[in-house]
Amino acid sequence: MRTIHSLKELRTILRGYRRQDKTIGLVPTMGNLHEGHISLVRKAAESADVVVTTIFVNPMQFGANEDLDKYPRTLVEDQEKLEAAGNTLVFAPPVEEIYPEGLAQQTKVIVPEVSDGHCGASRPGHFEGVATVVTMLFNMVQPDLAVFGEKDFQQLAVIRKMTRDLFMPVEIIGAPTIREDDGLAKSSRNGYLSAEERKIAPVVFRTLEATAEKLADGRTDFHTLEGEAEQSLSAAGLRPDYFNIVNSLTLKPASPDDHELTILVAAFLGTTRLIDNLSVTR
Ligand SMILES: Nc1ncnc2c1ncn2[C@@H]1O[C@H](COP(=O)(O)OP(=O)(O)OP(=O)(O)O)[C@@H](O)[C@H]1O
Ligand SMILES: CC(C)(CO)[C@@H](O)C(=O)[O-]
Ligand code: BAL
Repeated sequence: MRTIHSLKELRTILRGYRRQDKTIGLVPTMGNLHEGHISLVRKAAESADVVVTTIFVNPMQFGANEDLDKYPRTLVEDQEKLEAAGNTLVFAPPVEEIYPEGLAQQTKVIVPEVSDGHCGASRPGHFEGVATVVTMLFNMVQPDLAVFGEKDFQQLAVIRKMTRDLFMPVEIIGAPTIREDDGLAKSSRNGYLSAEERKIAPVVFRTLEATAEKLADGRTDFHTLEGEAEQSLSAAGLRPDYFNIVNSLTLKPASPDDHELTILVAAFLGTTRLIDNLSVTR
């Protein structure tokens, strides 16, 4: 497995693979890899000859008061995990390689509607930053397929729409959320939690499960369910950002005759913002 940092090198190596008719799978990440990321690499390797994992903490998707500076950067450990998972190539560019003219000068990609609520409402400009950098990575790597986690449910919906609307020739594959034994979704940001907070954190998934059960029983009083769930989160010591029951495809508020529902949650535990989701078919 090779790790490279320049676009020039990336293009040269990928040209070689294409000449050999090898299919290319892309796994975009921000690094500090855990089993969730590794499951994406394995999934990409099932369908592509070559897997390119990118590690780039994208400044454009962070708000001014967010954790860009303290986001964990652990390239050496990440490389070891990727090598063991059968990854082919790691592309870990410095910021200047991706945004040579700076963020203010950068052409951007906006994905309307699906970017608007939930995390898009709480993190203005976030999905613009995600859509822009993912477009750039698609253009740099020109993959046949790209794998994204369902843990970031809205992000996956944004990328699916963007790919469809802009006729990008990339197959988008979603991969299920990998969890700790107590249900907490694996996330790089879990590393910010204190030991005390880590004990509380699984309540996020337990609240999702409790609400999913009520939805599966046929409940349609969505606002009541959302309110009850927010109360459970608050009672456990979290500060809910949102808890929304939505149509799984549009991400708009659920209506009683929807069959595919998804519960989206974001909540602060201390200063750490946790997100998770759970889908229900009924
Ligand atoms: N627990 C998980 N299971 C499956 N996929 C995951 C999981 N966590 C992250 N991913 C996916 O890995 C890719 C890279 O995500 P990212 O590097 O932001 O990881 P993260 O752990 O979610 O970090 P953060 O804490 O910043 O949200 C995304 O497609 C994301 O959905
Ligand atoms: C897709 C992504 C790598 C774009 O920076 C990021 O949003 C992430 O890690 O989910
Ligand atoms: N996993 C999504 C990347 C972010 O929170 O910025």
